Amino acid sequence: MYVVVEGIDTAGKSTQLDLLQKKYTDAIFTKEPGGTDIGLKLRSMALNGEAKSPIAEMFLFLADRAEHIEEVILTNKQKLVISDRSMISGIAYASTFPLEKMIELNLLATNNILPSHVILLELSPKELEYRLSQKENDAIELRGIEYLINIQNRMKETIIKLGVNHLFIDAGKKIEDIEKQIEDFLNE
Ligand SMILES: Nc1ncnc2c1ncn2[C@@H]1O[C@H](COP(=O)(O)OP(=O)(O)OP(=O)(O)O)[C@@H](O)[C@H]1O
Ligand SMILES: Cc1cn([C@H]2C[C@H](O)[C@@H](COP(=O)(O)O)O2)c(=O)[nH]c1=O
Repeated sequence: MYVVVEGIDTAGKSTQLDLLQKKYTDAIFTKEPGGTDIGLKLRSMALNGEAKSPIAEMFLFLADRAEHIEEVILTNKQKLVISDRSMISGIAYASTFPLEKMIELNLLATNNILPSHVILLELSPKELEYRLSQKENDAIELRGIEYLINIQNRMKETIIKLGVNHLFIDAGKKIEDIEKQIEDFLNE
């Protein structure tokens, strides 16, 4: 099983992944960007805003993804792998590029491998604004509420277009209620 937890910044992915880690002690927990040695370098370049060109930035994430699929997803295909982000983020955050083109490029990077389960934590603009105000924002978060809500809409569109098995969850619910919804989805 290749499970991905998706959502815009502050949606609550890490919170739920910490809970999953306690429950699924034999699973492989990984992330994009930064799930491999090269990926850690690419992550730092991408998140520090080192690339001035949006095309270069998008290719940093694609390089990270290709390496992650090869090193982590394919080598553990018999196991339960749970990832913090995936190609869904890759397609959605590259919002200056057409969706179809991004799907094509991401399928190239992933060797056509799709997640078996996609969990999307969905935030309201009000809750997003509150959560961003509670932390120091990185280069991507500084793009603001409107940008991130647009990315969230693109994530939903991408998930539907790819036809992957998915669960959309209201990220404003109580942590334990979200945890239960995820557990039920994985046990279906
Ligand atoms: N269901 C929830 N209700 C209220 N607050 C929450 C909930 N889930 C997470 N939070 C809080 O929201 C903040 C962001 O959560 P978290 O770090 O888990 O998000 P994230 O999606 O991993 O963020 P990022 O992508 O920016 O790393 C934290 O302060 C966390 O405690
Ligand atoms: C995979 C991926 C991620 N991003 C963005 C989304 C976030 O702002 C950061 C990652 O930070 P996190 O703390 O690990 O959630 O990078 C992106 O723009 N493109 C991508 O492909």
